[in-house]
Amino acid sequence: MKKTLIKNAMVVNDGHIQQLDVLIEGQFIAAVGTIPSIDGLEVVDATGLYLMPGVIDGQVHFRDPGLTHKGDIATESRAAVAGGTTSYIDMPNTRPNVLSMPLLEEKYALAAQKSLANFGFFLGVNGDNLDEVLQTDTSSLLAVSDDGLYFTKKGNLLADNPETLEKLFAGCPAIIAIHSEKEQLVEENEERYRAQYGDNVPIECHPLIRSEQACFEATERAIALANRHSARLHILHLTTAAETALFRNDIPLTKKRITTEVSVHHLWFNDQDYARLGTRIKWNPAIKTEQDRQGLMQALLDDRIDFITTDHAPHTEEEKDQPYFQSMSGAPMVQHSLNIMLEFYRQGVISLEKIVEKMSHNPATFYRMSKRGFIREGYYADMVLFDLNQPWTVSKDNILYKCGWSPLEGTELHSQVVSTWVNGHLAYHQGVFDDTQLGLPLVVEQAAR
Ligand SMILES: NC(=O)N[C@@H](CC(=O)O)C(=O)O
Repeated sequence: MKKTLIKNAMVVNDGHIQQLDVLIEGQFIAAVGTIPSIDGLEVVDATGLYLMPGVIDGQVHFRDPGLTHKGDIATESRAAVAGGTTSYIDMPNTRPNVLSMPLLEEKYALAAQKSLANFGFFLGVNGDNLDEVLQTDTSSLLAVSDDGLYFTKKGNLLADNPETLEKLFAGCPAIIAIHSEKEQLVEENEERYRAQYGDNVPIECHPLIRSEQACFEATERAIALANRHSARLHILHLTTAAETALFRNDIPLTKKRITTEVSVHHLWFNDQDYARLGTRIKWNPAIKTEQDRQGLMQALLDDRIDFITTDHAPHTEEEKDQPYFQSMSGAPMVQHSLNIMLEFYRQGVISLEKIVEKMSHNPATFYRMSKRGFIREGYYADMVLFDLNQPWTVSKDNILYKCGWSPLEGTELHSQVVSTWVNGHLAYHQGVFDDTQLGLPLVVEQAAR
């Protein structure tokens, strides 16, 4: 069995930063502490570098199958690993939408053939498959991506119907993960701005169309439903300061029934950036005001927001560079998420310990991933070694996404991922990939609520 000893790393884990050695044996962490180097060990000198558990991204769109002109599991998982992400959960709005167990299983089979990182998948729910989902033994889903469900206004995934919602919340033992925007309000706003501007609605109207009110009312309604039925609710990618007041920080994550996350771009951009970046930063829900951005960061720091995701949503440049209504919503982010959070660390906004809690520990805890998310003996050796002082600029020649662009092009970043281990395998080291060993399906610890 291959053994690797990482020596003298500043290990960021479990709320501490300590200089330690980590021994990897096969897929797992065999020891953490002061470990002498002996013959037969491959030694990595990590002096001056930081080591953390791999990032777990709870929300990505890798577009596979069916939309692979935008990205696929092989390309996007490589970009993820290069950025320090070792596990991800992918959304069901691929083609066909993942609305049944056989389709979910097909996606797992696909990822087993081509994913460099560990993988899990959400099952989609809408009015049509609701009865089937409610009859499904959700514990059988848990060997994969926990029992997450997803519903949004996209394609045929819309479950924004009072009867469907009532039935879903009453009967679903799984985590109900929601893209929370009130579609009716969005449509009314669209009509209002269309009446004013015709087809040339400026991108600056996006956060007024996909408004604070549309987000707040949808989230408030979902929380009321969850409370009424004692359901488990997770609000995906929160975007407004107002909504943060709806979440609690006085109970531990393991006891929370109502949780939320924030996506990196909503912490990084604000509505002033539309003038510079136009529809390249058109996301749903929309990038909102500086006050919202700051409110989200504050809620992340004080634990009303539980973890960080990317909602990595690649589209081609051609699909993005269209007038407001035609431009597709979403943008790629998975290669840059850790680096962006490390920029906030440099600015003194967040500690390294908190970044690790929100990007590695909490997603693992929340989705009950077995033996992942921490640097601990017996856990999978999913780890990232990074340098806090290695500046670089995001540009076309270092972007790994299949779509070949990023809203961060031209941005100077100061930290860099040096090495990424996935299940003990050095999948990425200083720009070079080794895909001789692929990622594993994420296994969930226990099925019960
Ligand atoms: N977040 C986005 O703006 N886009 C997502 C879909 C979605 O969640 O709306 C996508 O798949 O492109």
